Amino acid sequence: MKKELLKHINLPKDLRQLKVDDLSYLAKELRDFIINIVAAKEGHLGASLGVVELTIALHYVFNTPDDLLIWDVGHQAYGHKILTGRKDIFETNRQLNGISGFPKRSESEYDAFGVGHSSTSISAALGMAIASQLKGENKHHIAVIGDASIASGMAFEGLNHAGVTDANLLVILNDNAIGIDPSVGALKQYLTNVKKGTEKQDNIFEALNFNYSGPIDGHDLPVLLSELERLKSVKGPKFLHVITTKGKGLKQAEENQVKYHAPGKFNAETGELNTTSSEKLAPKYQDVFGETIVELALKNEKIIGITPAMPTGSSLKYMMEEIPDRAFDVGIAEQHAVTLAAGMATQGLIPFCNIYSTFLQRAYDQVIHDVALQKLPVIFCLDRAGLVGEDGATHHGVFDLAYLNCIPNLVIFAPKDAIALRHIMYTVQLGIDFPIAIRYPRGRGHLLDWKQPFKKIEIGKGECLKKGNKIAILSIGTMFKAIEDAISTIDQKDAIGHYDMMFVKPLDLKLLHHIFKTYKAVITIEDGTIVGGFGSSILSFASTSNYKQKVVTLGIEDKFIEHGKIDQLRKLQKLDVLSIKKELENLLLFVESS
Ligand SMILES: Cc1ncc(C[n+]2csc(CCOP(=O)(O)OP(=O)(O)O)c2C)c(N)n1
Ligand SMILES: CC(=O)[C@@H](O)[C@H](O)COP(=O)(O)O
Ligand SMILES: [Mg+2]
Repeated sequence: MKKELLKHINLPKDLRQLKVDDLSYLAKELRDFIINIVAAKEGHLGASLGVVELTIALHYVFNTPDDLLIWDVGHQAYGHKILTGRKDIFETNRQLNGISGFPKRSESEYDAFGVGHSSTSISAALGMAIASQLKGENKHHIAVIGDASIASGMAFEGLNHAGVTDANLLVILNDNAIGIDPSVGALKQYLTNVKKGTEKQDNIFEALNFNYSGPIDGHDLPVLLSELERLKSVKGPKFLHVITTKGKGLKQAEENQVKYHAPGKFNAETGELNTTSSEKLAPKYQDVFGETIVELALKNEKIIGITPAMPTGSSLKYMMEEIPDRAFDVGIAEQHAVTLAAGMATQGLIPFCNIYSTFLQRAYDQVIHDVALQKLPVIFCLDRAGLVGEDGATHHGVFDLAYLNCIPNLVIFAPKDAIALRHIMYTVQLGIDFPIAIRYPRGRGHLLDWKQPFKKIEIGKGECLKKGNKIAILSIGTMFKAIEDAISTIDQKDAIGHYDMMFVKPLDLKLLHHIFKTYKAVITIEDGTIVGGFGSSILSFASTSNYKQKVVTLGIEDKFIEHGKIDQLRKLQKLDVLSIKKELENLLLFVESS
């Protein structure tokens, strides 16, 4: 029966006017609303579909925004956004100048905490609960966290602290037994046993002093409502275990939960994915990594693959399928992944630790203390380096060059294309006595014919791609393509030289001296922050070597970059072909007039 309830709901106060019996109709409408918009505009799907009833129940029972509701990661918060004033602009989700795909404090008073990286919700909610206590406020503080996110170290740290407080904190475990890929680890097994009723040990969460209840069916609105209502009057830290189905309500999303985590465009009526064109495309860098590691590992038994919870995203799944005993998904545990790799390296193994650039931020101390300080030959494959697009500020991999640049012993390499990625992977597994970070972007390169025979790359050596006589462009990584295209559109092509420095660290000093002795101006281009990145190393080189040329540094400006298509964001950052062309033309005028 069609009731058109959602139409009349702008804020939770409107929702609270509904009769309990109407909430299941609202759930259906909310699900359809999410499906219709994500089908056309893309975004995260399965997680939000799974918490439709929970979202309605939470806003119905609790007095948001005075009661503080925190969604862990936040990719499941589409229903929350729609019910909290953003229904009419939800179609701008994740688009340039549109709303963010994640809860964000500056976007709404209902977004109690900004999220995107996982496992922060318990600590943040506890912080708020303690603050409320100190201020004498009587509020509820609710953290909704998934089964994959709760297995992360940070979540345990929050639980461990909360359990010795009397803070008014409710942790809701949204247990659907899957992250992006199926959840892993002993905690996953424990939760499965709890659900089956076969867990005989003490309840872990009770042992941590939480008032535990559940597991309950997270799609049963009356059960959810009465349990949340009951918990409102229970004092101290509480833990509610809720069982849901990721993708609930869309057949394909329930059946293929990995694909429908963020499925791209699909048919809202049938649920079928839009068919991709039959045109042969250059491979994704992820697949170059995934296929190459399998190829190398089949010959070199020391090679290990490690991913913290991103086997599909990183394509390490290929190695997990082919060589399962040497490829590990350790769950959302970036810190552990790095130190696990360090431990393996001490024993002569060759760990390829594949982590998204943005998520390695979590394991910074492990990179310094456990790897670099001990000069252990861990190979970091930093996926999603540079601008990632619609995930936005929480996910851009733009800080890595800056945060890695200052770490002694660490070599930093950025392949300009798929062939270079393949060659560096081959080179490092031959044996190195230092750690290395290999950073490459999200998505496809431009080479169809990338499976070239392996070649060894000389560590610390850059390459001249094109000679010139006035301006030298120094680039790093895949930015080279836009530069090549920009040069091809310029009248004075002969004036421009182009160098792929390949290594941000160590810099090829011989090549740099040659460049600074040959050219009148130098321009550096990178898809990372200008502050502290590759360009700043070149500026420092020029200054310490007493070169007086003008050095222009292009890269990501000193601010958080929001969401949008990668092309749009590159344009805004003046890293697109046209902007580079203009920059070169301006610099040519400057050089000629000076
Ligand atoms: C620190 C960090 N590592 C990895 C990710 C990538 N990531 C986003 S969602 C997700 C899975 C979350 O699973 P779960 O907590 O079970 O939530 P569900 O999607 O099942 O609702 C992962 C690994 C992240 N956001 N943050
Ligand atoms: C919510 C989250 O952190 C992930 O789902 C992320 O959006 C994955 O990004 P990719 O699509 O680049 O793998
Ligand atoms: Mg889950």
